[in-house]
Amino acid sequence: MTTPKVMRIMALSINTAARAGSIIREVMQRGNLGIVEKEGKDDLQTEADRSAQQCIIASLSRKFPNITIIGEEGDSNLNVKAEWLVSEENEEFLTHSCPEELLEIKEEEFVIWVDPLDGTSEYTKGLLEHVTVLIGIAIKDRAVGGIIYQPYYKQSNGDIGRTVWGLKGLGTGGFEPKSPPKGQMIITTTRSHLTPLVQQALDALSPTKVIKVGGAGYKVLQLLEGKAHAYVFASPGCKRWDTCAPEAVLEAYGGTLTDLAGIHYSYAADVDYKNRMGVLATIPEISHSEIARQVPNDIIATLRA
Ligand SMILES: Nc1ncnc2c1ncn2[C@@H]1O[C@H](COP(=O)(O)O)[C@@H](OP(=O)(O)O)[C@H]1O
Ligand SMILES: [Mg+2]
Ligand SMILES: [Mg+2]
Ligand SMILES: [Mg+2]
Repeated sequence: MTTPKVMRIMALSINTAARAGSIIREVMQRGNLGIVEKEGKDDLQTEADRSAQQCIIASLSRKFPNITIIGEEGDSNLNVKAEWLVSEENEEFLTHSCPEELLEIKEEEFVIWVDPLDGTSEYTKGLLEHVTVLIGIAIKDRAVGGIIYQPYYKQSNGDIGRTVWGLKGLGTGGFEPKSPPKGQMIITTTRSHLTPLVQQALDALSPTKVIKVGGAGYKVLQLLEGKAHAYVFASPGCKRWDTCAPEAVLEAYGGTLTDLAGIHYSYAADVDYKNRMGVLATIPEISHSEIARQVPNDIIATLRA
């Protein structure tokens, strides 16, 4: 029997995300980040963002030429150095069985959303633990699979870097699931893109504590590992590549990630890539719709305008 496409795409993405992570470490070690501003000082790009994206898109498109792959850093030159091309699929992942409902998906039905370096602002400031590589796998318009690679995670055995993955219908791997303390409401939000509206939404939810960290990937890791109950971002600043992989991993775990009104984003290839209606993510123990109801209507109206 041939291996189902979704399993092969996940397995190649796992190895590719790790390779991209090693490129991110190499660029930092060399010390010349090559920072450019994209749409202003709140929107930076470094040599690591550019090179990691080239590695990911060249590797995935070579093996899966019929898949639409959309990366944060725009069109990439796919003539990359041989050492950046990953062709091996992760064997450990391939030991899992494919969920029944995903057995027959054809290459043309996938859309892959790539954020080669999530948490660029934190990367440039040396807050390296916040940095992740995100590869999100959508089928038609839904986020189904995701890889969150953390290049600076320190393993207990001394190894550096870890891969967290999730696939709907199969589950998650690469981390120790944990629930946050009961009777509290700990919210994680942006560290570098705080606005009055972002603050207003936080205030409306009466958190017992707010954790400000960088990156959509790292914020969802806070939910998976029991550091926070919810991720709340009342801003149109995130894009589909920020949320596709985190949404798939969190939902494979039993949580939920939507816009602030509680509606799932579409990850179809032709969507406007801006997450205009903000981000709301919750752990499985929390009623997502209950939190969405607590978001004031005027905040939703402001985002919608
Ligand atoms: N106002 C804004 N302008 C540009 N990017 C924004 C933004 N608000 C959020 N983002 C992007 O969304 C991701 C999570 O943001 P935050 O850390 O503030 O929660 C980051 O991804 P990148 O680092 O991949 O660009 C960040 O750049
Ligand atoms: Mg960016
Ligand atoms: Mg990002
Ligand atoms: Mg990025």
